[in-house]
Amino acid sequence: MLVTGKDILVPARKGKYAVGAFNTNNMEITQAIIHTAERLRSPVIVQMSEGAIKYGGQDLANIVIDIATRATVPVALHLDHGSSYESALKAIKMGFTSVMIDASHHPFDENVHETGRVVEAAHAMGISVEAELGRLGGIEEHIVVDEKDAFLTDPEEAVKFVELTDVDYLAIAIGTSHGAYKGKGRPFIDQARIKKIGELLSIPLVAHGSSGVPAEIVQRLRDSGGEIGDAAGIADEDLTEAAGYGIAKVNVDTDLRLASTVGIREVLKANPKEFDPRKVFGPARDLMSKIVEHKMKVLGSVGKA
Ligand SMILES: O=C(COP(=O)(O)O)N(O)CCCCO
Ligand code: NA
Ligand SMILES: [Zn+2]
Repeated sequence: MLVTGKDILVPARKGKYAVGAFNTNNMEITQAIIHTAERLRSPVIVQMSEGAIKYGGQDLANIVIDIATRATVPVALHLDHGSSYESALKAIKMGFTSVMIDASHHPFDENVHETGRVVEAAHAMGISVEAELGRLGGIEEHIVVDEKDAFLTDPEEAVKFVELTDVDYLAIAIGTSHGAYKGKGRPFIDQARIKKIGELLSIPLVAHGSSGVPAEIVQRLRDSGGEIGDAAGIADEDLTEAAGYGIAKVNVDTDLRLASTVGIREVLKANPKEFDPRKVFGPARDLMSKIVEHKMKVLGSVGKA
């Protein structure tokens, strides 16, 4: 069933587990996410970035909404990294049940103002809201935040931010970053900081940049003709620990991008004569399903629907 992000995340925070928020850009990715959630009896969040909306528009949103509505587990459709009040409202008009307004690159007061506007409008329409405080490293699709400017979230400031905005869930900067290159080896996750923020705030907390970038998938990408540098992601045990401190929503995009690409490359490399799209996209869907399953087990959301 199609529900709001809050309907999924408040129970997750209370139950000390986290729910995967997986980015989609087409039907097969959406099926891998929602069908796996049903098979594992797990709530799940399907999210679309502004780039995904540009790519698939209402057609793609409708595919998600239709599959989510018929699903036997709770599913929310979430706008990832909404960059403006207009973008958030447009997504709600498209049928999204959860929106992020990401004004984290603005000074505190402007972030509060922008977030407060979206919260007021979204709540009037029964839609829940995510905001971000602090800055991730890595590349936030439309923003490049290089290492030295990456600011981790200050716990006291987070309390003030939530009081001033009434936001439903808060993305915090704790050492993660977007993309396949999250740092050499095992990226530093500031568990003490998560614990502190989780003790001060009872609302669900969100971890962006949480793909694991599994070494096996990276190797299979190279073996099937792909090129990727010294890629590294977030360790499973770090996500499991963070879920215990209050992280309730965990964003994953890169792992699905890698899995879909590996699925496609491996088929085309092994079968040069193949040109049936179902034989190309089907294995990609299967490999993405395996990634979604693994993540749900790591986050503890299996059986929680
Ligand atoms: O936090 C994330 C996902 O992060 P990751 O790149 O670790 O999958 N997102 O918000 C997805 C969009 C960012 C570009 O990938
Ligand atoms: Na988001
Ligand atoms: Zn993100």
